[in-house]
Amino acid sequence: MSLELPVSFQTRMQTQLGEAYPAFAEALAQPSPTSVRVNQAKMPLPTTLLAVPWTQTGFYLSARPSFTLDPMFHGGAYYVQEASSMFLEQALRQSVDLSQPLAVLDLCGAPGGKSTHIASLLSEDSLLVANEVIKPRANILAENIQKWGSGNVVVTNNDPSHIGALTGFFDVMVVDAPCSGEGMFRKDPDAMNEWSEANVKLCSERQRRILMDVWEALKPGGVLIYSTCTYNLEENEENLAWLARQQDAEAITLQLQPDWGVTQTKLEGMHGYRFYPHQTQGEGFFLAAVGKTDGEEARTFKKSKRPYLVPASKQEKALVQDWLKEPKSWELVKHKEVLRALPANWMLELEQLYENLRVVYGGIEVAEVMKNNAKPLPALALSQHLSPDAFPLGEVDLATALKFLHREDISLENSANGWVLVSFQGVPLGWGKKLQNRVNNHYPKEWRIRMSLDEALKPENLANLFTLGNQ
Ligand SMILES: C[S@@+](CC[C@H](N)C(=O)[O-])C[C@H]1O[C@@H](n2cnc3c(N)ncnc32)[C@H](O)[C@@H]1O
Repeated sequence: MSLELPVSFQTRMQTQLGEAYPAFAEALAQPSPTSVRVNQAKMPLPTTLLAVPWTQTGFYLSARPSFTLDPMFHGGAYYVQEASSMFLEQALRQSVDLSQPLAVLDLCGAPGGKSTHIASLLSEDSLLVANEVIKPRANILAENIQKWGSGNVVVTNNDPSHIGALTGFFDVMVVDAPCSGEGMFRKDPDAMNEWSEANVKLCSERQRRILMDVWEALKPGGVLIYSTCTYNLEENEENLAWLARQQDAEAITLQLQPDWGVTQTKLEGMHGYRFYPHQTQGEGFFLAAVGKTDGEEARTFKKSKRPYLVPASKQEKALVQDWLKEPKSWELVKHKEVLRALPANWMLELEQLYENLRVVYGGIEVAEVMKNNAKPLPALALSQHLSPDAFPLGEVDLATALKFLHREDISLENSANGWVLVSFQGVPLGWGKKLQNRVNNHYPKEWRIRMSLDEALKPENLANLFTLGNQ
């Protein structure tokens, strides 16, 4: 497959890459590699797959399977993510002390590749705010966060300017900016149709505005990680040089292994790291880490007189007290009928976030409480913090797991009446409620597999379906 690259894009890349241009153009004619990042809280690392070298949990697949037909995917046991983007791990490991409790913002979060990665790298006593400005995309981000199952994440739906008002709030900010997408041409040829010189300029200006909007929210001494999936200088190095001229920002250097094939760049003292498809197995990507050397400190947060977050009553807490692994790490709050567990060590900050931002999802939605009765919610089934002793596990085979995810009725032979955690290869998928000889399917309608399963469930096809658990 050879791509019809826009002529002025070709000219730009020839100037940028010189002699290496033919190799670059040749790489763009090759298929895009497929890679996944494993959620170690839910499954062990595969033993037979080639590892993505700049992360501890990324793996290449030799072909692109149907992920929709792998229950492990729906259970949040892994995320399908382009390999170059996983370099974020190096930037975080090398520029911040991840063993400390950190407040981290992922500003442009949807659909959640970087947010779920960050969530896995942070300590349990850290807090991640995963934001997305476009509402439907923020909902997808919230779904992926729930499936990943970390409890210390809040999903917000705000414009960067709203977030900038949280002066000095964050230790780390990740800005994976909306860009002209040149690095995605091979994976998503539609990105090419939208490409123009004018769009590059527009993207670059928007990125500068975004950086300015949120800069105040970074603590002095904090780290900003900026990334794009595009090649041009205007959206990458030139934006960082511009930032350093406007603000107290200094370059952070990352150590690279020579065999990674990453290209280091420098402009006006700022460092950048580039991924080209002829040098790395992945799509085009750019990343830079920047330290904030001066600025306003955070306000100290005081308890509001009329808190936004309302603690659950003693009786309500008692209903769910054994459901989480470490109940003392969580503060149970109630909004309408929903009991939510929020990380107890961040309650003052969370109060600020809930008051000032549009929070789409936060912590762990544990249960819906009605008339002294608690119904466990989908996010609890998928949470890494669900106590393994709280509910019986209803382990099912591949065909039954797919039917369950399709929201069909299933049967569970050996379980007692009541709530059952339907699981596949030990990975919980959702709730069933067993009543005599039938099981009510409580898998959320919005998350269900929508495609017909008729073909997939034929025995000859079923045997060949991909599941990461078998790799
Ligand atoms: C490159 S994508 C983010 C991908 C995501 N970080 C991941 O790893 O899955 C950029 C995101 O920025 C959002 N966006 C678009 N315009 C924006 C703006 N003006 N300010 C902030 N974010 C914006 C897009 O909706 C999109 O979700």
